[in-house]
Amino acid sequence: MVALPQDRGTPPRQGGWFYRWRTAKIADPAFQEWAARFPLTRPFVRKQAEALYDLVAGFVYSQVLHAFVELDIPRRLMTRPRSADALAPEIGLTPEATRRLLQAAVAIGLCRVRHGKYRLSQMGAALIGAPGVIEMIRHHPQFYQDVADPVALLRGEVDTNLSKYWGYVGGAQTHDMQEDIAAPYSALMAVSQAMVAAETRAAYPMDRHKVLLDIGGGEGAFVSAMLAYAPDLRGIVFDLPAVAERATARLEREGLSRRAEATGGSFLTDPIPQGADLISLIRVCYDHQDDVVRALLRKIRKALPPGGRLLISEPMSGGDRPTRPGDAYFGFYTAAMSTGRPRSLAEHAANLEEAGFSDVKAHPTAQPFITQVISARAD
Ligand SMILES: C[S@@+](CC[C@H](N)C(=O)[O-])C[C@H]1O[C@@H](n2cnc3c(N)ncnc32)[C@H](O)[C@@H]1O
Repeated sequence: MVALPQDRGTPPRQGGWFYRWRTAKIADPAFQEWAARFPLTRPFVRKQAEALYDLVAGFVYSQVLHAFVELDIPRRLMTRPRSADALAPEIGLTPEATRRLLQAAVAIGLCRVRHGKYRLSQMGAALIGAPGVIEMIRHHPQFYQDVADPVALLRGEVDTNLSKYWGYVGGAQTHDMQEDIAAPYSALMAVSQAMVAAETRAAYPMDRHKVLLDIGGGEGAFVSAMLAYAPDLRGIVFDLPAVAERATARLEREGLSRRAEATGGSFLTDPIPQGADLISLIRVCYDHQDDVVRALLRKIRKALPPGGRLLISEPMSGGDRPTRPGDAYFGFYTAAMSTGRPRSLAEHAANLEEAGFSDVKAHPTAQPFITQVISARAD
């Protein structure tokens, strides 16, 4: 547990003559050319230029990754290195197109090549053990279309795919959401939940609690993972009726019906189940606007017994130290959903304190780009 970092507000003024001089100098093509050749500045300039090039080309790298996954290359290279000619007939591409893809995959670190044979790199092999990542990559074409005109997206002028994919956006289709809307997003969440559950469990000791209520708990993957870890824990999943039905089926399939149940309802309009001493919001807050989150936190505080705890686990903004996953990826993802935003630890803490929670603590995770964890006590 660590003290919460505070967003430090506006950084000290860094304008002034030095900033103007430095910016003008770096922007000057003649200076750039000189700095790229001068031995003392050359390595620094090269690093900067490469980083800029990576940003320029990043969308192509993502599409290489997409083709790599879509054509199931990780599994095809899993047992032995293959040449492009050998792989081509299996994936329905010409040898030339296969080589083009594999060369690109080597360039971005997914493969290695030796004597014309391609093998998985460590990163390429890691994909096989991360089905959640593979499903996110497969889901990305919808997001990709939504960000095709990023300025229009930021202006709110795009009728986005993601606002329809996540059928509950804006409080729409809560009680009456149909199975065909609930199923795809619930399945995607369930398959990507393993990584979040592992990080959350390692960061926060679940086994000191008796009953866990997971609000917006999807198909129950998080509750199921926590029950496997804490044998005396009981669980309740609360989600929209169409999703809660899927959770009931999953808990039954996993033989957990005696220790866990799922209840359907909307946290916007319905009371939340009573009796839990730990309530979790896993990847829920960033889907919603501030007023919805604040009302939900107040509701949760009233539902908890004195001393009960609330746990929030989700990717977060870095505040005044923005992060790629929190601020770039989820900043734009939630823009495409047309609801919510990633919040920093300090913003979560402020919301929790405003809702009457105390003892607000951050629990560091090993992989904060997957999730960050914060807990608070109801008094
Ligand atoms: C991004 S998903 C996260 C699911 C799960 N917690 C996880 O991490 O895998 C958000 C969940 O909140 C649920 N949800 C959205 N609005 C809700 C509401 N008004 N009442 C109850 N659940 C809601 C959705 O159905 C969905 O399962």
